[in-house]
Amino acid sequence: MSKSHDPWQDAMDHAVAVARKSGEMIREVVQNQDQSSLVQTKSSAVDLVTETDQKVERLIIQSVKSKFPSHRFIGEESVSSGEPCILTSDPTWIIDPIDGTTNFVHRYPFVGVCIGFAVNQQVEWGVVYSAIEDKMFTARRGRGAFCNGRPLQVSTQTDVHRSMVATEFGSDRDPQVVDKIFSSLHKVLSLPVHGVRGAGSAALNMCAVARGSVELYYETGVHVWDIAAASVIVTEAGGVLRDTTGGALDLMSRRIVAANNETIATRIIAELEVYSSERDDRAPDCEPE
Ligand SMILES: Nc1ncnc2c1ncn2[C@@H]1O[C@H](CO)[C@@H](O)[C@H]1OP(=O)(O)O
Ligand SMILES: [Mg+2]
Ligand SMILES: [Mg+2]
Repeated sequence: MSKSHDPWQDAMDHAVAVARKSGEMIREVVQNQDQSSLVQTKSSAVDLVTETDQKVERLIIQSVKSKFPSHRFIGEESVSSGEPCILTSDPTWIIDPIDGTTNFVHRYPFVGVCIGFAVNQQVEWGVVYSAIEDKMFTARRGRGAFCNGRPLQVSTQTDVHRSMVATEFGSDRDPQVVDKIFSSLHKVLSLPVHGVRGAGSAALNMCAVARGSVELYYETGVHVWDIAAASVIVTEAGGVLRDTTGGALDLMSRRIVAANNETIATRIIAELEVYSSERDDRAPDCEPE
C-alpha cells in the first residue's frame, strides 16, 4: 500500500496532531491543578470523570467534525451522556480522551489519549498518546507500529514462566467480580510468571505488549474506546488479540487478551475466569429495568 493511495492517511495525521494538543492540555492540568476535589463518578464509586476528560473529547470531536463532516464518532464521554455506542460500517472515530482518569486524578504518570478509526468495522489505524511520558504510539493497518517514529516489535518469548503479564483491577467492586479477578490473578501468578503489572490504562498496557515490555495483557470490563486504537498497535507490532474465552476479539464484548504470540496467549487464557459485563453495543431499548 503506497502512502499516496491511502485514503485514510489524512485522518490519521489529523489524529496525531489533535492527540498531541490534547496531551498538552492534560499535562497543563496535571502540572497546575489539583483534580482530587473536582472528580465525579460514573458507573461506580471508583469510575471517575473530570472536566478535562469532557473538554478533551469535545476538542477532538469538534476538530474532526470540521475536517471530516461525514464521519461518525464513538466517544467515552459522549456515550456516557446518552449518545449511541454502535459501530456501523461508516468511517468511525473511536475516542477515549483520557484512558487512565484515576491515574490522572492521582498524578500517577500513565494516561493515554486514544483515537482509533474503523471502517467496515475494521480498525484501520490507531493513535495512543502517553501524555506525561510524551510517547506517541501509532499504527496503520499493514504498515507497522511505531513509538515516536521508531518501529515496535512484540517480545519473542514463548516460555510462560519467563513472561511478564499486565492486568487491571477495573472499576467494578461487586464482590463476585472481585473474586473472579483474584482467582485469575492467583492462577496466573502461581504458574509462575516473572511478574504482574498494571499501568492503570488499558491502552498503555496494550502498548506495553506492542513494545515487548510485557508478554500479555488481559482484562474483563474494558470498553471499545479503551482498546480500539491500541488493538491495531498490538497487531502491527506482531502481536495477537483474543477474547478471554480464547475466541476472536470482539471490540464490543468488554473482554480482551493482547499477547506477543499464540503460545503465550493460549497458556494464559487456560488460567482465566470467563465472565461477562454488559456489551457496549447493547440496544438501549432492551435494557433490563
Ligand atoms: N478505578 C479504576 N481503576 C482502573 N481502571 C478504571 C477505573 N475506572 C475506570 N477504569 C477504566 O477501565 C479501563 C480498564 O481498566 C481503564 O483503562 C480505565 O479507563 P478510563 O480511565 O478511560 O475510564
Ligand atoms: Mg479508558
Ligand atoms: Mg477515559
